[in-house]
Amino acid sequence: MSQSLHLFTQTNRSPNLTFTKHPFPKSNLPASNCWFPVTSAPKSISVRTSAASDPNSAPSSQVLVSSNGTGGGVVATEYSSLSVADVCSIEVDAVTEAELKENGFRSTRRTKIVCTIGPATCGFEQLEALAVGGMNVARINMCHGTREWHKSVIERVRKLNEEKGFAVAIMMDTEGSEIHMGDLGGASSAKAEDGEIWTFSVRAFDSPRPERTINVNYDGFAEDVKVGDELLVDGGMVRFEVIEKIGPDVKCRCTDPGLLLPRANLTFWRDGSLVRERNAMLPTISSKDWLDIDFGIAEGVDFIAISFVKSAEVINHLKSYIAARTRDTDIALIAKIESIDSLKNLEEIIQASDGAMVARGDLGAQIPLEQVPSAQQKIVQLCRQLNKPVIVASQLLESMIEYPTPTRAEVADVSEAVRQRADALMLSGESAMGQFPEKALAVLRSVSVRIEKWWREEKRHEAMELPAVGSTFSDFISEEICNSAAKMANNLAVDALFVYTKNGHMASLLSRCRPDCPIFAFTTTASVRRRLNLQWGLIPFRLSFSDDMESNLNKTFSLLKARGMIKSGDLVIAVSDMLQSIQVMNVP
Ligand SMILES: Nc1ncnc2c1ncn2[C@@H]1O[C@H](COP(=O)(O)OP(=O)(O)O)[C@@H](O)[C@H]1O
Ligand SMILES: C=C(OP(=O)(O)O)C(=O)O
Ligand SMILES: [K+]
Ligand SMILES: [Mg+2]
Repeated sequence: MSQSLHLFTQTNRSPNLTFTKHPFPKSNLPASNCWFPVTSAPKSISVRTSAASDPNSAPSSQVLVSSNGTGGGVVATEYSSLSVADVCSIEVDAVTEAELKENGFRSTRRTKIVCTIGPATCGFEQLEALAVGGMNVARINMCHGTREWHKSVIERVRKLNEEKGFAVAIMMDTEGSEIHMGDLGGASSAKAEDGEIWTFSVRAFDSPRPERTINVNYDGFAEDVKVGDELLVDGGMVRFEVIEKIGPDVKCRCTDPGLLLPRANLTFWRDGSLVRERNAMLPTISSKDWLDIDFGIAEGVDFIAISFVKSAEVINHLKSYIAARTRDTDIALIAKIESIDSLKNLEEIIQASDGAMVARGDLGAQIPLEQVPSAQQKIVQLCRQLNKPVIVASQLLESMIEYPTPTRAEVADVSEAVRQRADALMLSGESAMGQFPEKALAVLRSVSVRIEKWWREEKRHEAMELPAVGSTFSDFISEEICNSAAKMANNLAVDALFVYTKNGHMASLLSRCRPDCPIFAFTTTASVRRRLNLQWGLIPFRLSFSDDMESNLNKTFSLLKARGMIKSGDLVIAVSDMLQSIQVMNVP
């Protein structure tokens, strides 16, 4: 890593600092991209670094400047006691920076991308390629792999963030108490042919697995099913009819042939309806899930996605469990909407959660497929009204698991999710075990950018009512400020909205308005920056700032200008959660 420290001398005394470059004396400054204003060529610089108390922030370093005195040394004095992070850095990744420089504000992608990490993408270089390609959130699915495997993925993503300045968030997805097949004794798949008789059993088998025999993880399976029931693998990819029950074994005839994949989901249907007997009583969070959640807390993941949520109660319960076990870190809970019960209790579940996922894989196995698109639309709209980020997931580019180009239908499906202005799109098998993870990501990226642009050009401002979501008067003020600022931004065609936010709330309120311009969200901690990376239109930066907006703005302008990310004359609207005001200004 190269050490790049740039020293500048103030050449005029306007509040908007203008600096000229100075050769800098030998120093032991840490390797980081530093812009360092001083009034005159300094004689010496040294740095004292101490570890940060918050593991998410950079170690704090004291910059000690000794000026030669000419020019009064005002700025040097002012900054000399600030930390390196304060003076020097604004944290943003190189990809965003290059995108802003090359293509300007308008072309930045607003829709975020979640990539499921699996054997095809778990290496450091592969993860880096995904981050470079625009991955905002890495998802690990606890249905698969060992905790050691997941831990190594988390460590690699962390390393990537630290070394390359990315803010890729980690989402841990629980297994949940779904009924699924066993792991096929190590085989990658098994083919079921039309008319074949297969045995589904709750017995555990010694390996090798007996021919045409599948283990089922749910003990009540043989009791719950009845002769004549239809058994659907992965929501109908393969179908069987139950023909006989013998103790723990259920004999089935294959009626729709296909490939059985390890740990594939199982549902059974009677007279055209999903059977929800005792399996509906299974806990949302299984004993294994609790251990995985403890693992997620210990690893400091940013999001936990809860599979098969049935009610708000389980979310509230988990929230208090997490709150009791973490001090300053906040883990956001994403409710996966993938069961009939979650649709029934949709509003209360979303209200209790920090976000939701339209988990179309299992949802499509629980409700008729033709009902999935309207359910998606409803969930996306409700999330926006309640100001919760929403992810559209599963089979977006399914054919790209095997082929390098998507089908036209898949592109249309992705476009629809972007047009609905979901916060994020998710890749599952495409990135976890497909042959073309980077290509799939590139398709999501290019389709998103194109559809967003089309939407702006067509000025498709839908008149969506955004109801008040807060509970205090101060919340209402924040909401009004954000709604007005977003509207002003559209009417005045400003280049960017700036938001200074400590916990991210004001940033999410602006994102909810889906304005035409990108939203630069400045936040003081790396963890909030990562969390904001899931939300529509937000470009999160980590920056230390104060309660003095004037100084925050000047500092931001100099830092962003110095890196070529904004230029004089750009029109900006700024809001903050410290000072309830809207400021409109041209970058000096
Ligand atoms: N950690 C992992 N280890 C091995 N395979 C994985 C892992 N994560 C995902 N996969 C593979 O990618 C596929 C798609 O991932 P995902 O959609 O998350 O799971 P599922 O298909 O079980 O819902 C899985 O079926 C599995 O084959
Ligand atoms: C995202 C989903 O959940 P999982 O991949 O964990 O089954 C889904 O069912 O669509
Ligand atoms: K899962
Ligand atoms: Mg699922």
